[in-house]
Amino acid sequence: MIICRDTLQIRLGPQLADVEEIPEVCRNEVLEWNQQVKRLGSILLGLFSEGLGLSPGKLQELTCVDTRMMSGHYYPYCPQPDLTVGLTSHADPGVITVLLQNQVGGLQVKHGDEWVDVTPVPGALVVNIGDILQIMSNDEYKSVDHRVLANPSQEPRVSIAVFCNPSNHEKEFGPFPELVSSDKPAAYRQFTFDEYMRRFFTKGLDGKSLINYFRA
Ligand SMILES: O=C(O)CCC(=O)C(=O)O
Ligand SMILES: [Fe+2]
Repeated sequence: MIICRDTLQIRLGPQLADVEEIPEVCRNEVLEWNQQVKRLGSILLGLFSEGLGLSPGKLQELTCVDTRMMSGHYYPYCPQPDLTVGLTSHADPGVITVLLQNQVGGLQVKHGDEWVDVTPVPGALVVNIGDILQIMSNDEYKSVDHRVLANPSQEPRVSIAVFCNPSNHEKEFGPFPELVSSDKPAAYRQFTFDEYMRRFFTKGLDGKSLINYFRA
């Protein structure tokens, strides 16, 4: 299947990609956005930690906003949108994703058996919970399957996703012990982030299947 999309990937953290390799046309904007996402990501992780009844610094101490990868997606006009997609169905693997989209639309999330449009709201960001946050939360938070339809409009769709992940790859991740009890046993085993990402890159994008490898 031909996918109607171009993607520019840039590593933002823990070490920024070589600045010379960031296209000059968007270099300053990427550097500024990195600062803003880092700040917002820290605030969000504080809230997500508190929502689990943990100390506000918990997710951040686990380096959860330190590795940041940016994907700048460009979905051009597609003359036969019903024959292809922009981005196939998947759940983001990481902790959280901060997503900025222009006004064109096409992003959908799966709710039960239905695909629901995530209509762009000017000035609003979409924040996805990723699989590893679902695992750490022992299923209190849920990652969501999403996809992007091929773009039928003459105007290109542009979106900027920043994936926030742990930078500590040797540490073991799994459900927080505070969230495990005899009533609610650990739904997942422990694993390192390295093992996790190896699985992600070998399985391809096919919905929420990654998380199943790590079920207890
Ligand atoms: O383009 C979008 O709105 C979604 C992008 C996305 O889901 C991803 O890069 O993981
Ligand atoms: Fe995604």
